[in-house]
Amino acid sequence: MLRKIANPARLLTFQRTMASTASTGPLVRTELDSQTGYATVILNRAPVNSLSLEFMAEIIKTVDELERSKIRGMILTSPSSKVFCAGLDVLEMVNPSEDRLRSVWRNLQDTWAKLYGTSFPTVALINGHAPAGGCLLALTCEYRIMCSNFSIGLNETQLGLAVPPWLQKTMRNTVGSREAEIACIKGTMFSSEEALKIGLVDELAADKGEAMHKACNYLDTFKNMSPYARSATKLLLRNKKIEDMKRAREDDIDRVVKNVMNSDFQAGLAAYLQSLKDRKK
Ligand SMILES: CC/C=C\CC/C=C/CC(=O)SCCNC(=O)CCNC(=O)[C@H](O)C(C)(C)COP(=O)(O)OP(=O)(O)OC[C@H]1O[C@@H](n2cnc3c(N)ncnc32)[C@H](O)[C@@H]1OP(=O)(O)O
Repeated sequence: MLRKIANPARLLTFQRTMASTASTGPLVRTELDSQTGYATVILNRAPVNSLSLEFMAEIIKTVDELERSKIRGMILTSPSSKVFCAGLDVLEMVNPSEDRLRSVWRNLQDTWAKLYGTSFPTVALINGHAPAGGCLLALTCEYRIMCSNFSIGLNETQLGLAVPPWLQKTMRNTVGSREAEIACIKGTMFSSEEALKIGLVDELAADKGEAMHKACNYLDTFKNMSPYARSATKLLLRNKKIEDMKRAREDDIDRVVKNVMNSDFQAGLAAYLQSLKDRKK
């Protein structure tokens, strides 16, 4: 259920009222600028916006609502000063029940498909680190603006996970075959500057304010264009990839279940979690 709060200023705030797990407040917040028609979608699962089953379901619902609201553009960002999105919630992969794991993966596929196939223009405002699923969210957007001094990449192989074909393709479309192949296999994390150099992001910004300005500039380029022609062209470019993913989705889920339920993977994951904790010491 979406709640619309009318502000005296031009900013209308839409808030989803729903139970949140780790965050205070809604898991996804949307602010709509009534003058431009641009919606800022704020991922709000503290501390690092890791993608749990329920969080992904909220992202999917939010995009559905934005499609119905006929917005003119979306900016995807985070309230954190350090993390855009830390990827899949690794706890979803620690000795999971098979049913839950299947649902998690299905929601990850749907999150990708929903964001990738929006009729409206989309910008990722990457104001923090974006490993793995965080990079996936950024890759679904048409345009990426990243603040300096963070890292982004598909580091799944470093965790013992294979990068699924649909995500490999998205990476290939963004940075080209050669860069994508090496980056996916190695699980490379790129600095903001390196990401700009290979085309993984389109622009850098010194801070979130500058990034927001640049995001609006990108969306403004479509101000005088027919929304129909724009979105029809986008969907002609992207729909086949979405259909390909959907056709092969059960095989993809079977592969992930086999990967994650494997005892070697579980041992590696335990070591990875320990290394995250040790970094803090
Ligand atoms: C087959 C799959 C292929 C592709 C499909 C896409 C799916 C991909 C799978 C994934 O996404 S796996 C997840 C990969 N993510 C990571 O490897 C990120 C790990 N995290 C970090 O590197 C860092 O936490 C950070 C750079 C994101 C942020 O650093 P910092 O600001 O210093 O925060 P902390 O490290 O102290 O983290 C705070 C808190 O959050 C926990 N946490 C971090 N990441 C995750 C996560 N992905 N899932 C769940 N929880 C996470 C971390 O352990 C800390 O918890 P404490 O209880 O110790 O406070």
